[in-house]
Amino acid sequence: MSKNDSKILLSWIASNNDFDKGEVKTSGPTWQFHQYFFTHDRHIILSSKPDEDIRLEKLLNRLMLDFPDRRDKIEGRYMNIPDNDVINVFALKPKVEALLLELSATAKQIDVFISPGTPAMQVVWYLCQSGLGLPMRLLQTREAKFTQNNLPELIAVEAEQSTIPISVVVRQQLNDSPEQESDYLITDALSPVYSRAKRISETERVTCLIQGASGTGKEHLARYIHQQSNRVKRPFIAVNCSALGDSLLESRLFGHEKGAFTGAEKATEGFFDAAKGGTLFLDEIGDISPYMQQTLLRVLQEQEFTPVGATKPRKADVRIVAATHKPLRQACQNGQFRWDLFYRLSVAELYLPPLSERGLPDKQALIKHFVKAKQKAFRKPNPLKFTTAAKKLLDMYLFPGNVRELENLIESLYVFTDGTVDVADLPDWLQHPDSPESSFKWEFHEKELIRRALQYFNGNKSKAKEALGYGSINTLMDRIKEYKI
Ligand SMILES: Nc1ncnc2c1ncn2[C@@H]1O[C@H](COP(=O)(O)OP(=O)(O)OP(=O)(O)O)[C@@H](O)[C@H]1O
Repeated sequence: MSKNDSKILLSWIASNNDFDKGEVKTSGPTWQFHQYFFTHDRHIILSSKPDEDIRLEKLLNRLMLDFPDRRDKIEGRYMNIPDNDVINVFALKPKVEALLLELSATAKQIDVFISPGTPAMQVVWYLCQSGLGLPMRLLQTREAKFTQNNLPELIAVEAEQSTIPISVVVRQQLNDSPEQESDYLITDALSPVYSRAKRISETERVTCLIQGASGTGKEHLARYIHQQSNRVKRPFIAVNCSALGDSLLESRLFGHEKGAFTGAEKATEGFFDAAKGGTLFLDEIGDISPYMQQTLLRVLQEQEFTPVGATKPRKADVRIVAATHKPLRQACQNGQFRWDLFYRLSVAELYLPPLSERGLPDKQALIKHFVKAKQKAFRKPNPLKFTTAAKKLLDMYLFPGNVRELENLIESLYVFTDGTVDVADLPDWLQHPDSPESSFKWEFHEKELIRRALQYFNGNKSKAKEALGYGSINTLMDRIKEYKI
């Protein structure tokens, strides 16, 4: 059987229902699925833990013991989702999407057994099925006691099928719900960036490259450009290039003809067509392969693209806004990214600084903004309040995950507090400056300084060593290794 023919089964471990007093239950959903319905080439059982989930290991062992012919087919996958997030659709979705996209590169069919897992996990399966446009089936089982023949039954759940991609990996701004001006908080530190963006938006079709660390608001800024431009009535489509392999990315961007490859049962339009007249946001552009770099360069030069399997090119009418968290110039210098594509993309360049460089008033303004925005979103009668001690910790914290981390924090405080936030309500790493992840620790700052010095000197270690004041290059090398920079 070729890799492309594989039929994959995915499911979360049912931490309670698959076990009884810590031992695997043969009446649990996962064991039962194997007993009655498993016809797959591979079963990936997901655990939300970062690693060493003893329950997952026990379940895998038991399944391999009871169904020995499936030993090579059953595997576990650790998804590393913080405990608070297993009930958070927004936190779960990107991780599940990335997994599905990874698997879709080789799988012909992805079946998801949706019964095990939290309600949020089930919602995410639905959203992914309707949003990603992958060959996915959602399966549920009906227990034997509820069926006519006293045997468990398999039911395929039909979630609403939509041709409009709505996922985080591929998002479309619907024209009837345009973003509000108030969604964009333009703080003092961001003001120069946003005024440049406004000028770019007023210039028809100029290509733009946004650089900045993860969570600094690159996509947000791209939407702003779209929103301010005269393309606003047309779609904004965002594609995460790093989540897709070459062939999938190519067929998603340019579309494909019927029969262009195995499984291409009908002609499908790509994002260049779907975003016609609008804006295409290519996120993580620094991660695309040399082949895709060359293909994209041709499209930008000729303003035309050819769907996979087609002979005639089509006119491209999109504004491209690309983004990356990688220093792209350095990637060009190292030969990993083409200079010619870099210059085509960076006709206008924008840089979003990390939160730690934006100053305290900016951070405070963002906190205020999200407190208000999330109060509205969660329909809370009152805005969050912070005790003086909690406020002080927030002021000191550097938010290495940038605006996204700050926004997620405010969201979770609305969910997990009753409206007043004290020190004890803040995450551990904020409360305990000694925890390994804490930005209060010297190591955190040292790592950040090394990272910036290397970036500034384009990776030149001896210049970075001088600037950082290390006695020898070996000290710098040791730190780089220790901090996994
Ligand atoms: N100026 C801003 N005003 C309001 N919200 C913002 C602003 N900047 C960023 N955000 C919010 O912060 C979150 C992260 O922003 P965004 O997804 O644009 O970051 P990013 O740099 O594209 O991240 P990544 O590189 O990880 O994809 C989003 O929810 C976004 O709405």
